Amino acid sequence: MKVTIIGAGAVGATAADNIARKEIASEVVILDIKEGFAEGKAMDLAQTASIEGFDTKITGVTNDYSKTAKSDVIVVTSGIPRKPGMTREELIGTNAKIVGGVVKSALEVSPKAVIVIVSNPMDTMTYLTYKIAAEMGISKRKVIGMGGALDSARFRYRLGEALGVAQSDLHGMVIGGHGDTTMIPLTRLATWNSIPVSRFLSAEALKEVSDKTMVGGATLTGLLGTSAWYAPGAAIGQVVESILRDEKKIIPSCVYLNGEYGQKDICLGVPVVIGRNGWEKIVTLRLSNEEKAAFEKSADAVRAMNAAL
Ligand SMILES: NC(=O)C1=CN([C@@H]2O[C@H](COP(=O)(O)OP(=O)(O)OC[C@H]3O[C@@H](n4cnc5c(N)ncnc54)[C@H](O)[C@@H]3O)[C@@H](O)[C@H]2O)C=CC1
Ligand SMILES: O=C([O-])CC(=O)C(=O)O
Repeated sequence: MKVTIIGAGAVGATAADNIARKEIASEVVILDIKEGFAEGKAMDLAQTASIEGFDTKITGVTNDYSKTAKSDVIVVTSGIPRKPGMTREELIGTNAKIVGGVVKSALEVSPKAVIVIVSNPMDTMTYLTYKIAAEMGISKRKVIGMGGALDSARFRYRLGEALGVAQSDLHGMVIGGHGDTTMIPLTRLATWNSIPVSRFLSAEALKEVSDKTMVGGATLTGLLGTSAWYAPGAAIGQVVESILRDEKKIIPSCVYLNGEYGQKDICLGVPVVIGRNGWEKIVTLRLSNEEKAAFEKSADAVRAMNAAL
């Protein structure tokens, strides 16, 4: 199985590291526009193979899409990250041009690939990719925006912190947009080994968990001076693994909605079953009135951003 990662920066290289270490793919190609950069990252990563004990082949290329041909999965991380004080939405001008170009070039040589969009503002970049893919006759099920996997991991981190228990014993999902104000952490449905967390945390404590989850990316950007990469890289690995191993995991992801959750002609985060062919099924949750209202508000904000395309 072949995975192409476009963008050899912090997120792209960390994703490549995760995919190679776990041998999720037999081959990883990293592509970047910066001369020699992807080659360097690939060589550095490949030199960990004998220590880490993996056989995944890793190569890097400068803007040569022929080397990415016949990929099973394409991951798009090319584009600029935000700086402290910025929103993800402010990246649209630069990143829409970059993402539009790379998606076309990558899909032309890998028309059967599942494409995972990471570049921000992710919901709008996924919508842009959906449009390009549709023009090329590629199914909407092959276009997946990665945001919910990461936001849900941050939600479980914050729940673990509040409860003082292991994150691995906690489950919870974040749906809606991948923005500081558009995320919807589903505190009502989160569980500690199947028991609703509301049995153990007060409404105030849950609100604090939710608030901290929503600004998870902004908090890290403030601390790091640029946006995060370890958890984003791991979350990409989780999505790619569910595709290539046909795991059919339910992972909240940004997909094209055509009436589901009361929304049309928009890409937004909802729980989906992810397998070998991309997203196979949208899982419909019974949302409370409050959650429904938050989802509508999130959709309105993302739609306004899509209009800027
Ligand atoms: N969806 C999500 O959950 C997350 C999204 N992000 C987003 O991912 C993107 C990448 O972030 P980082 O890796 O930290 O940035 P970075 O600056 O470290 O890496 C970006 C790379 O893209 C390359 N690039 C730019 N234009 C290109 C083109 N036309 N073709 C090929 N490569 C090109 C650059 O040379 C650079 O190496 C940002 O937009 C960031 O906001 C970051 C974390 C999580
Ligand atoms: O915060 C950012 O700009 C990058 C990102 O999407 C995240 O880490 O969630």
